[in-house]
Amino acid sequence: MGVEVVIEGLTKSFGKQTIWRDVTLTLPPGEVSVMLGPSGTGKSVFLKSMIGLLKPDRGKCVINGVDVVTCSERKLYDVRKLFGVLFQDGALFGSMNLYDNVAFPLREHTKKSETEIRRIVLEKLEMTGLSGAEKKLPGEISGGMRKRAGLSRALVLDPKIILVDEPDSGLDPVRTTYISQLFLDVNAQIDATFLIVTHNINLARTVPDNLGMLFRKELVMFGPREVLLTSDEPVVKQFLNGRMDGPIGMSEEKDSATMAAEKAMFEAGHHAGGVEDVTGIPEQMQPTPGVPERGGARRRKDRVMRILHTLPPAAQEGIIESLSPEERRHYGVQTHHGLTSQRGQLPTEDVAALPGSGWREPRQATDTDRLPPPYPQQGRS
Ligand SMILES: Nc1ncnc2c1ncn2[C@@H]1O[C@H](COP(=O)(O)OP(=O)(O)OP(=O)(O)O)[C@@H](O)[C@H]1O
Repeated sequence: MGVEVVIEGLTKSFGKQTIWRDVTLTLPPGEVSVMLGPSGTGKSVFLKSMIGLLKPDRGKCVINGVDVVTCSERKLYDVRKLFGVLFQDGALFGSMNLYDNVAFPLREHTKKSETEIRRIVLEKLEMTGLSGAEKKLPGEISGGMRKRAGLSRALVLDPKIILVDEPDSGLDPVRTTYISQLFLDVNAQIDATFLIVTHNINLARTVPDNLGMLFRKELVMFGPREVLLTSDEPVVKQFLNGRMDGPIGMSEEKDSATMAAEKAMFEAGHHAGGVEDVTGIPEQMQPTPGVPERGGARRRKDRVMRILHTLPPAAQEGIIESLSPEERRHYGVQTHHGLTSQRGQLPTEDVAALPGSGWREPRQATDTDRLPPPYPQQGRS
């Protein structure tokens, strides 16, 4: 199973420039989380801080009992082995073919034989739909294939936490959905904790279990996806809808005078961008049929039902509506139409009375589990 990441009061500046302050959140083990935020709000800095490539000024980032902010270099080296990182362009070595690129961490960090390395590399290339492309150079393949090769490489050391920086950069919307599907399939197979940083609203709305947003040097919110997707925060609504109308400006947040001037302009009829009102909670993407059930999604359901009464009413309603009739019986809740108009939490009788157990553990992935390749094996994407 993936590991939990507990972040408390994390603060990072470069000289006098504060990037973000007092960021507190927990990435639950094996769940998929997405961090949104306008450009320049420090999402990449956040990822780099988690793996100790950048040193936060204060706060904690605790992984398996080790605080990466204050631990020794030796401990940091050990903790880093838990991570697989997928950078924007795959960060492949241009002069090495895909096979050698993917084999690289195994040759650098393990004493495995070339036979064993071959088995692992071919397995990871197959997982990401790249079987047959071993001899290609990064310059000979498309951006989508490079990302998948980067993901193969991130997987070879059996990571427990996978960090992904803007997986959609340079990809068309369809290929972005394919790579999103791949993340969910990989998550189902290895149960690693995922944190994906992106601007892509489709991905943010349909892929993760948890959603967060950085803005104004702070974490605006982080929690079950239903909370952000039903939020009335102006910055969240503006971001989800991709409009000019709101607190996010051209290169930074707007001051109140600019806000007022622009508001008047939009009220006078100027198009604020965006073609439709993006609202509500779309259904979450699932692993490809034939891929094991996601352990993280099942645990998340139990976890969210435990904290249901602490969530805003619209999020509670969305969560309950997403449950199957069997799950509603299991958690002892009923649909409760009209909840959005209520203030405060659900009536206590509607909140889960959680039985201690009863859910079957999802089957663990085995060597015999084979992903139906979501990609043409050698096609360009
Ligand atoms: N090593 C560094 N030294 C000084 N400033 C830095 C450094 N790395 C990042 N920054 C600054 O930190 C801020 C946040 O950068 P970051 O790349 O994390 O933003 P981001 O949210 O990932 O943006 P984008 O969505 O455009 O990729 C920027 O102002 C950037 O210039």
